[in-house]
Amino acid sequence: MRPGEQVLTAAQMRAAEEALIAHGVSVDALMLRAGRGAAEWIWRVAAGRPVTVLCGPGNNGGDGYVIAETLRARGIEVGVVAPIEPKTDAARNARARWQGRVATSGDRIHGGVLVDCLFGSGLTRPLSPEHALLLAELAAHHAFTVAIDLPSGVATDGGALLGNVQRYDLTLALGAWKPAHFLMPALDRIGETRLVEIGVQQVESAAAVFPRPSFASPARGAHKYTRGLAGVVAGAMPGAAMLAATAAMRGGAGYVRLLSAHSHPAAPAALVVDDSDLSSALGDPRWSALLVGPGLGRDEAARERLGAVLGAGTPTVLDADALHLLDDDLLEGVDPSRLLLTPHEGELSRLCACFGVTAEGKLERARALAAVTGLTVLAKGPDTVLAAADGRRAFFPAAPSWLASAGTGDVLAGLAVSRLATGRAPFAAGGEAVWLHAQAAREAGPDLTADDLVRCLSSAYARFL
Ligand SMILES: NC(=O)C1=CN([C@@H]2O[C@H](COP(=O)(O)OP(=O)(O)OC[C@H]3O[C@@H](n4cnc5c(N)ncnc54)[C@H](O)[C@@H]3O)[C@@H](O)[C@H]2O)[C@@H](O)CC1
Ligand SMILES: [K+]
Repeated sequence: MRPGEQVLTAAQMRAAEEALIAHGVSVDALMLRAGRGAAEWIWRVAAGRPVTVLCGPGNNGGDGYVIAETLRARGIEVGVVAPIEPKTDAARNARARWQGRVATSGDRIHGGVLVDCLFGSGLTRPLSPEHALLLAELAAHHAFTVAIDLPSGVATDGGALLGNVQRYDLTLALGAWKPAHFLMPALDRIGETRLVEIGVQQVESAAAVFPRPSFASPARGAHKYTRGLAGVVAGAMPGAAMLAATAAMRGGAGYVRLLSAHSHPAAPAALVVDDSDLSSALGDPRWSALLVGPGLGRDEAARERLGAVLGAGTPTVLDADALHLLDDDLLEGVDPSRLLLTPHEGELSRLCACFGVTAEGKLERARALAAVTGLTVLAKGPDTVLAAADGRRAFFPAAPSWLASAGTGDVLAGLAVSRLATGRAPFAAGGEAVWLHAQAAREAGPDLTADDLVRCLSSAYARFL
């Protein structure tokens, strides 16, 4: 993992800062790096407009004084508002280097760009009503708002909002990404994001942004089985499995079969529909991966089909109805390291209740569920997170919100089984599926349907070659 890909909690960020200090870098030097790096971006977006910097008492405020002085020295008209005096040595030193005046209230202050340096990763409680009002009024009187590290009022580790937090145009993460840059509801407030590097080293067992995948064309001597045979197991409602299967055909696997007792007159010619008895179909030793859940149903017959799939010993994606049926009994004797679960919020809650996970917050729940069960968990949604039993956790760049549409989850599950069939491990398969899915959504454009997504998978795939 490159240092720029790691996602650090507030405590990990403090430890990383201390490690740098132990190597001889002073806090003041770090603050200069952070503030000057942030000022570069602000200088660009300000494009000559006046800038107001709101400074708090901690080192986030300290960054603000550095930003203010850097921009002033470059000829920008800068005003500083500081409702509280600096409380750390580094912030006091930064304030002493600021050559302009400091206002204590925001009265009659208007400008082009507001830079929020009130609180960063040191926020421990909701903003006082006075601070919240000051921030809201300043934001209303500026055309463009920038949050330094995090919008003031956002909880660094879980992405919760400690009070009213307005929407920013840009958030500049300092030193490393934080979980709040990827998790709802904070994700809905931070606007565009950029990372300002300050030389933070790799932190052991840190979460990461799942790296952009890089696919290869099939080997010259490849044939359909060496590329992977993926099976999509249908159930009561055939449409969802069919959608997943058509997506799986475009996700890298060489051969996709739909195991379904229904007739599928609209199936593409290249999709083999196998209506034989499920246990005999599953007896084929060539299966590379299976998907079960979309349209499966939740009755006893569905449970039997799920049991048969789990008993096949093949790498498997479990989605939708399979996630409502899954329990300890079904997992008895099954190697969980082969399984990838793709729950949405409701399914994640159901699984946590079933397996005794009491953690709070999406990341922590996914992590705990994976740790307790040994399964790989892809908790999908506007803030998708991926967690493996060995503790790996990954976040993803924000995907288009147009994905909030029926059937897009089936497409994701189809992509995941396809990646799994190519030989990828569950964690890698899940992460690559999320990237493909988001790229296809970008190509499909606004107001997309799940069928549009499938149509765009080929061009999306090409972006990763
Ligand atoms: N950790 C690092 O490596 C670096 C951190 N930097 C900056 O330092 C920030 C973290 O600095 P701090 O830990 O000083 O934290 P903050 O600047 O977020 O502020 C913490 C201070 O505010 C108080 N406080 C917390 N919540 C409050 C509330 N609701 N109302 C009033 N006071 C409140 C705390 O008691 C503490 O005094 C980062 O967000 C980043 O901007 C950068 O300067 C560069 C390097
Ligand atoms: K801030």
